[in-house]
Amino acid sequence: MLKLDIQLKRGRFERHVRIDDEARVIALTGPSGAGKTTVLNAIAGLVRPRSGRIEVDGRVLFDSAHGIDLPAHRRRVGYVFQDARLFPHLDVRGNLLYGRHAAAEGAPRFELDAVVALLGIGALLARRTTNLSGGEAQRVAIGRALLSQPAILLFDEPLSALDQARREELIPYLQRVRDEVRLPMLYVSHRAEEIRQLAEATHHLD
Ligand SMILES: Nc1ncnc2c1ncn2[C@@H]1O[C@H](COP(=O)(O)OP(=O)(O)OP(=O)(O)O)[C@@H](O)[C@H]1O
Repeated sequence: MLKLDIQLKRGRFERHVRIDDEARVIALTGPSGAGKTTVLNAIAGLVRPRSGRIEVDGRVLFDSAHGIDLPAHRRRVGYVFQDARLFPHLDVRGNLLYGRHAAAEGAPRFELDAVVALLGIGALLARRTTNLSGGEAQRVAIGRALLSQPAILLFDEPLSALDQARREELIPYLQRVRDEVRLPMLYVSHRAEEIRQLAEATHHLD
């Protein structure tokens, strides 16, 4: 589902990364500074590899040899960060609907009502985002990512800013997203337990 073979460079950091895996949910692990976030950013179109190719489910996002470099907004990438990065001037509904794209063809695959039900956030819709718990905010961030009609979901340590109890609360929602939306997912984490609960394959950057 995910095929990438890229040469990355950020300042003095330089490395080659190759992932070619048919698993739908891949954990990306490795020590601090190994380049995990840079790989996600390269898939999202926020960092340009020096060379190489990135393909998601047969769709080419980047291919330096053929001059292909889709802009970020055309890559159909849903990105969930360590902190939820919700917009403070919008309520939860406004955050969810922000960046909702019409699907490439036909009706959007992910609809507000279904996403709200999947993530259990119906009671939060009219709330300001500033007083949500960390776990609630992350569920809204995942919902916002899904409503952008992505073809892949990228998670950059989405549980690491939460305490143990909140982490355990969020895991079942991530499992539901994994099992019900069935998108390719690349999940950065360094917690073995979390990876065991969520991923089908692990790719280690050392
Ligand atoms: N904008 C930048 N300019 C220069 N160097 C950068 C830039 N962004 C990242 N780097 C360097 O690239 C390397 C990889 O960073 P990256 O954030 O991808 O690592 P990571 O594996 O995600 O680390 P962590 O687990 O700490 O988040 C690091 O050495 C970092 O200092």
